[in-house]
Amino acid sequence: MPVTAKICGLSTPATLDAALKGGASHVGFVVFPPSPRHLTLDRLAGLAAQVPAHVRKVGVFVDPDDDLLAATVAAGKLDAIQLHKTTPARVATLRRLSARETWAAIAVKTRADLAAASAYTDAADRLLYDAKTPDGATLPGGMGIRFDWQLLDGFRHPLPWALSGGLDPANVAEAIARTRAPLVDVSSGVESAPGVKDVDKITAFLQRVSAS
Ligand SMILES: O=C(O)c1ccccc1N[C@@H]1O[C@H](COP(=O)(O)O)[C@@H](O)[C@H]1O
Repeated sequence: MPVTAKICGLSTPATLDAALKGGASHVGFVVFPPSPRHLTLDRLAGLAAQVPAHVRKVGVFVDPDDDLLAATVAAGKLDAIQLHKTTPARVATLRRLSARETWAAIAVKTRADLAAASAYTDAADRLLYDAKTPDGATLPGGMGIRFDWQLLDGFRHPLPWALSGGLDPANVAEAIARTRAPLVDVSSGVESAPGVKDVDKITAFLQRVSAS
């Protein structure tokens, strides 16, 4: 199976276009006001209208309430929701309410952190292994932090999964070779500054993925 890629935190038509032209399977839109990638629902709707049906639109949330989730799914005509810092019970509820493919982020720093994955087996459709950000950090993701990929060695994934956290054009081929990730997800690694996506980096990242 070819490896697929999600370009996350897109916020302009030009960088979204680069992701689409480069062959991204998924594009991610962040709805979390502390993030430099946060989108209003109006901007989300405008960008989402640019995405062809074969590319999956993923909304990225941090433990959203029911109303925010519903309004965002509707505005962006989202195909999937990605939930950070959200308990398994709440993930199950949001999956039912949204009726969308649901990703649960697992924050990883040590092998013990992977134990959290099994609790999402009946709650989510996919696990996203992401690097744990420092205590007190504003964001639970999107900080370009990577975890030790060796931690995934021999791990029995209870669900389909994806790899994120500190990926970039220079390391993604190694990440795929090391972990056999079926799907990779990047945000900061294709930016020139926090929240500012770079067309050339997006293109380079997707080229490396398709060559893997
Ligand atoms: O990107 C953000 O601002 C963000 C905010 C809140 C939750 C998650 C966020 N991003 C996700 O973090 C991972 C890894 O990002 P990076 O490549 O290390 O910068 C990715 O899945 C983003 O979707």
